[in-house]
Amino acid sequence: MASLHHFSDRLHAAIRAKGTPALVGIDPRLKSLPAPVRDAATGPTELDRAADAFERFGKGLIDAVADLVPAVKPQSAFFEELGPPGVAALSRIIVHARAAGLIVVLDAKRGDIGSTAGAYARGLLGGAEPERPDLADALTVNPFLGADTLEPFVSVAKERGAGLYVLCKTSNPGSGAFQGVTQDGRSVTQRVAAEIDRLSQETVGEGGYGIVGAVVGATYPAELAELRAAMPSAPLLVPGYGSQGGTAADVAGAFDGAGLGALVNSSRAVNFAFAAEPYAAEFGPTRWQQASAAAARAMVDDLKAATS
Ligand SMILES: O=c1ccn([C@@H]2O[C@H](COP(=O)(O)O)[C@@H](O)[C@H]2O)c(=O)[nH]1
Repeated sequence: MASLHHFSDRLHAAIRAKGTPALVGIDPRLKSLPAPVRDAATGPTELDRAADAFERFGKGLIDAVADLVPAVKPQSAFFEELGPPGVAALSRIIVHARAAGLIVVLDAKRGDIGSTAGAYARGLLGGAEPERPDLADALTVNPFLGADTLEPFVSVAKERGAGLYVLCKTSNPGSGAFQGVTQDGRSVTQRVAAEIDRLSQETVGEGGYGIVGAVVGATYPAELAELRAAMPSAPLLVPGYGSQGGTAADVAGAFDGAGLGALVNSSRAVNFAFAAEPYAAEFGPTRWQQASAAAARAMVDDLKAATS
């Protein structure tokens, strides 16, 4: 049996249980939240009220999709933007998601010199204290400072049974400007991939995948397939499906023969489904959770073609 202390083994058990690699992002923006959520929010200051709205929305979204998908990905930036009340709301959303049995990937894209990286790793994944329910199962990490700066994240993640997703080929239109720079025939992305491959092989679990994975955008399908082959034991986190234009066909190259090895993220298209067709007419802001569930269900169905 796969070890439940090993991130990829846990992740794959969750993917198998739900029958899908669909990952729902939690990316709240105050202006885009359904009016009933904004109206219900309370608090002494504007920031407190915004954080309360984010918390209601995040927990409501989790309740809407928990039976459908194996994992959620809160985007830390939106919570950090609100200061301490936002960060506290994020912690409670993580507790809620984990209590619902979901794997939580915190998208915070941290990275710094080694000694500081250790503090980020312990702060976001946990230190010497017993396991905390307010911390994520996995974290996104920025490798720009060099391979040595990944080590503290890896050692904390190993100890905590957590996972890491290292930025490798990001989904944004300008990702090639730095990541595509080539020296001696190898791009920065390929060099980062080689390091991820090494770290994933070093941390491989019973299911054949390591705890160190890669972020590779759905918006670059050819590179996605090449990078899958270059890092056979690295779990992939694939953003860019949905709102950024990535399709099920684009992400097909992310998976192994068993349909495992990757999570495909969609944030805005699921979060704000109530405000866009085809769901707006049927559901609207008062039934926003049903709209999000319908959008998540459509994503799950759509991805079946990519994984079979
Ligand atoms: O290369 C990357 C890395 C991270 N992201 C993040 O994923 C979501 C995508 O949101 P959508 O609404 O589905 O476009 C968001 O949190 C990004 O910060 C990414 O898009 N690309």
